[in-house]
Amino acid sequence: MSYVDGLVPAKIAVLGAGSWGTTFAKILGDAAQGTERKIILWGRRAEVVEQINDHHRNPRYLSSTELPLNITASTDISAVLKDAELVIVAVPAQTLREQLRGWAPHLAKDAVVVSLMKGLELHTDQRMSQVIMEELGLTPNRVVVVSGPNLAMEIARQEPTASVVACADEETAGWVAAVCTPPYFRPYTNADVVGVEIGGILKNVIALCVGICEGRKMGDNTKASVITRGLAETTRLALALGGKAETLSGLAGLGDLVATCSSSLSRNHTAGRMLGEGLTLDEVNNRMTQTAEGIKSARAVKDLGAKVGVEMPLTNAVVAVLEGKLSVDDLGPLLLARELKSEGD
Ligand SMILES: NC(=O)C1=CN([C@@H]2O[C@H](COP(=O)(O)OP(=O)(O)OC[C@H]3O[C@@H](n4cnc5c(N)ncnc54)[C@H](O)[C@@H]3O)[C@@H](O)[C@H]2O)C=CC1
Ligand SMILES: O=C(CO)COP(=O)(O)O
Repeated sequence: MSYVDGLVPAKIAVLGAGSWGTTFAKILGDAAQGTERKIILWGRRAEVVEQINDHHRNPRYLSSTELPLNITASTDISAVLKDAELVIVAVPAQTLREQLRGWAPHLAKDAVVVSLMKGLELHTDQRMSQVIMEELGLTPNRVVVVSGPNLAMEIARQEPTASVVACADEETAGWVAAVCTPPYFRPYTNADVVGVEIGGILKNVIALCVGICEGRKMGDNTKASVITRGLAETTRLALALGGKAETLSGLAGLGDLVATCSSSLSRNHTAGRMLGEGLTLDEVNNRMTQTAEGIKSARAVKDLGAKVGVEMPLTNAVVAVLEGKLSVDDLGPLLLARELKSEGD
């Protein structure tokens, strides 16, 4: 396998030509300057693929970004996956399983698969790396997760950003990190896949909550309280699932939580704000042109917390709002209305 002998992949496939898939392809393309390495993006829409091939742009998702010339695109999954030793996946979490079933027969033998996704599957409560392993029959040393404070638009503008590349096998993590290091993007490796994924999933739910508070015109004390207690909730769940506390105080935990909860570029934060301003969930969904994973994942997070016996008060409150069982006016008083206890519990 090439990742064992240290060779870099000659061809990298990126599946999903949305906001993050396209930006990550740019990261890979910029990092491959001066090499023969090729990056190929798979997209569903012929017009997006055409724009990338003919004009090196994806105006639907990244209107002002010029993509490197070593990126091409195709709607043909078998051509995209042929001989690709590294496969990066960036599609909406709830659609992943079905898409993997169609992709599986085309996957190159020994390919390493990387998840960029920050969602939890409804009904199974599985993380994306678990769905990938199950559907593709891969062992943990061939499944990698990239997560961190990574708002696509800022990275597309080449603003300095750090991230985490997580894999049970540190050698594989290092192999992946080595191909995504343009000057503006700095990946750190980590063996704690659970902690890294849970950090990315939960920050979307907490950002919905912060957005709702903002939409109700609550100020910075409330936001800081929700972010901090949100991190405690995230850490409790990660620990119960075998993750490490240090991971949650790093880039994929605190880092991503702060970025998402403070940025108007965040789709989850924006969706929360619209709910707080009084829009219904249907109205919010109709206005969203990109994926806000927290809207669907929140329910799966609540179920997972209940399954492993972890208290998830903020997640439960967000789910109650999303399911129409709690009004946004009643969310504020409920957020901290619990039995008094020590901060460390
Ligand atoms: N955009 C960002 O800043 C970041 C996004 N992520 C994560 O990356 C994942 C993908 O997000 P984005 O690229 O931002 O979303 P997006 O909404 O910009 O793009 C989603 C892509 O998936 C395709 N798609 C949508 N519905 C589909 C379906 N039913 N079947 C097949 N393909 C479908 C779309 O055509 C599009 O190419 C999410 O899990 C998100 O949490 C992670 C870090 C940063
Ligand atoms: O994951 C992200 C930043 O790290 C993007 O956040 P949103 O999906 O809320 O836009």
